[in-house]
Amino acid sequence: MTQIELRGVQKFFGAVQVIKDLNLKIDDNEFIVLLGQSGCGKTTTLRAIAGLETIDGGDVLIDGKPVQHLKAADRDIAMVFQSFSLYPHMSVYENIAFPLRAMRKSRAEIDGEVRSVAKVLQINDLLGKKPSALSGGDMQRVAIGRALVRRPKAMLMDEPIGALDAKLREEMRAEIKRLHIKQGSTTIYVTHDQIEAMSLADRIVIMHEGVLQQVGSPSEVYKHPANLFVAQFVGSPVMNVAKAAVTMNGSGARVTVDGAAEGFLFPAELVGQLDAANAGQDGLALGIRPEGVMVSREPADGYLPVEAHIIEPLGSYDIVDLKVGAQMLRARTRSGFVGKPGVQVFARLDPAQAHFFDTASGNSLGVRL
Ligand SMILES: Nc1ncnc2c1ncn2[C@@H]1O[C@H](COP(=O)(O)OP(=O)(O)OP(=O)(O)O)[C@@H](O)[C@H]1O
Repeated sequence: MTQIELRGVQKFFGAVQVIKDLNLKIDDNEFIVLLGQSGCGKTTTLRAIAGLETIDGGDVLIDGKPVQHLKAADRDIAMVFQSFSLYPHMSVYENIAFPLRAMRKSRAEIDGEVRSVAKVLQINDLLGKKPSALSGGDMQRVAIGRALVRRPKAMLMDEPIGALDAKLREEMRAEIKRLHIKQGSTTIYVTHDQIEAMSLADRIVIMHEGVLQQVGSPSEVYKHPANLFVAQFVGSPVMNVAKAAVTMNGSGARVTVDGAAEGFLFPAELVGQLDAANAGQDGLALGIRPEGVMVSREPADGYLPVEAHIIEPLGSYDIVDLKVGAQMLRARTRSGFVGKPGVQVFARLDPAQAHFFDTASGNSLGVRL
């Protein structure tokens, strides 16, 4: 059982505050991913939990006990870094055995545990080799083995597969997930790759400039982003965001993208919700993912004429840029659906997939159909 909690954690480097009042509770066995751009404070947060970095305010609690005054060695937490950091002169066996020798375990115990970890990671055949004879993926398997072997309270991983090529990264991602399901240990994993975050996490913690933006399951942060930063950080291609005005129009509401002559039809219920959210009816930002922009080749009810610009064929689907007023909205269509750039097609926005944000604060207005 290991729970980790950050309570009002603050960290400065000189005059620069790199962690701002961070509050987070991590449950036993949970796989948490810290996600954000380079420099947002992910690594510093991880190092503060491990005890490799001091904090300037707040508490780090492990199983309810404040540990910020404990040295790293006394926190019983293992860390895996991007650089494999294996001992080059030792065999794989000796690298994995190293933490156990430091714990003064018996020879038989060490042998049993090294072989059991090697089996889980499928590196039994490599035990006699030196790190220089291993591939990048195998080196990282060994580094993970060395971290796991002493059964730490928690595993912290800082971009552990960031240095591997794309194919191997995908393979290792699946392996780390399998390993977590099998071993089940509280894990905190840092990455700037949102696909890695989505595929691994029980919950994703999105950070920006030292400030926590949202914590939620991959599907929550994808479907209900708390603000414009999260909306545009999670999902590929990114969510379309356009300045828009919402007006009542006879039977329904119209959402008019900045510069467009006509608005998209939306249910009236939405306008009521926007009022309730205390938002002005113009100057809002509309957010819609490419899969929420529906395209028709023929005129149809609720569809507005738009011009297709760039078409990106991505194999199983295309991403098509559609000019709507002063904005470009990207739509996801069937492969080859829009013949060529410059043609006129018709577009509709799926109201159930639309998001509205306050332009000034960037916060979601939380209206939903
Ligand atoms: N030892 C240090 N001294 C001074 N500034 C530091 C130190 N370590 C980190 N920083 C700064 O603190 C900020 C947060 O860094 P941190 O490494 O935590 O970010 P990150 O999100 O992990 O980014 P990356 O993915 O690039 O590692 C950055 O602006 C970084 O330059």
